[in-house]
Amino acid sequence: MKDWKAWRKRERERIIAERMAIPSAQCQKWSAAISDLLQQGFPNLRGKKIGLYWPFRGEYDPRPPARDFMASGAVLALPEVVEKNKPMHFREWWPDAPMRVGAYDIPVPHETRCIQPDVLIVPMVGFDQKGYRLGYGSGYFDRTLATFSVCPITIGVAFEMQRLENVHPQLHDIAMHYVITEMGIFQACRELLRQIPVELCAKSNAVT
Ligand SMILES: Nc1nc2c(c(=O)[nH]1)N(C=O)[C@@H](CNc1ccc(C(=O)N[C@@H](CCC(=O)O)C(=O)O)cc1)CN2
Ligand SMILES: Nc1ncnc2c1ncn2[C@@H]1O[C@H](COP(=O)(O)OP(=O)(O)OP(=O)(O)O)[C@@H](O)[C@H]1O
Repeated sequence: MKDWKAWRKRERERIIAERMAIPSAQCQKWSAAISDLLQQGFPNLRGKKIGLYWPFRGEYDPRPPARDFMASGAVLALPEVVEKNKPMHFREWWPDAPMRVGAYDIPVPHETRCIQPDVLIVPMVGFDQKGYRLGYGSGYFDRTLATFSVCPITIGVAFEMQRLENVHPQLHDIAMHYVITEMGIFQACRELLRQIPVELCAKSNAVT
């Protein structure tokens, strides 16, 4: 049998290197498309507690649309790795929040309150046709999701170049509800990602 762990490691390294080499004009164009889709397809995010992330290693930057959601009433939070191989905390964040350098040199809010998000904008290294995610290989997101009393809506964000046929998920891996790329919004439906029109997505994620 193939060593899927070694395969995931190789794919992770390949995708991160390729993502970091995307020319900045290209990256800006794709990122603007993802931000538009997030804002148009998920009007209900304006009233939610949203978990996002501080981008690194060439990840899509979710902070610009998140700031707009915040301006319309959303509460934002960033993940904090508190201990190696343990669930993360989400700490409230706003653009001028006090920050410190956290694990892996990623900035995290300094002693702001911990919240449980109702929606997570999830960074991905890769994703597959069923909506499963390849992360940095430490299982932080899966571990954290497993501790939440109510499963948040998960919106994975990535560029099309991060798409894989099959990430060969492990038993603990949790599939994303939605994936957004520069090409559109995809919803996991009966174990398959299907593209849905932005208007339809907005209808099922309308403000109630
Ligand atoms: N921007 C952003 N913030 C995030 C995440 C993320 O994916 N993106 N995380 C999402 O979980 C958490 C950080 N997760 C990370 C997990 C591992 C490594 C890392 O560098 N790992 C080592 C190898 C680890 C191993 O294989 O044991 C490496 O790549 O050298 C970095 C971040 C919290 N914050
Ligand atoms: N819910 C969980 N409980 C216990 N261990 C877990 C859980 N989720 C993941 N792990 C462990 O974490 C390790 C890495 O998992 P995986 O390869 O799925 O990481 P990843 O999703 O790519 O990374 P990350 O979420 O950090 O970005 C595995 O060894 C796995 O056993």
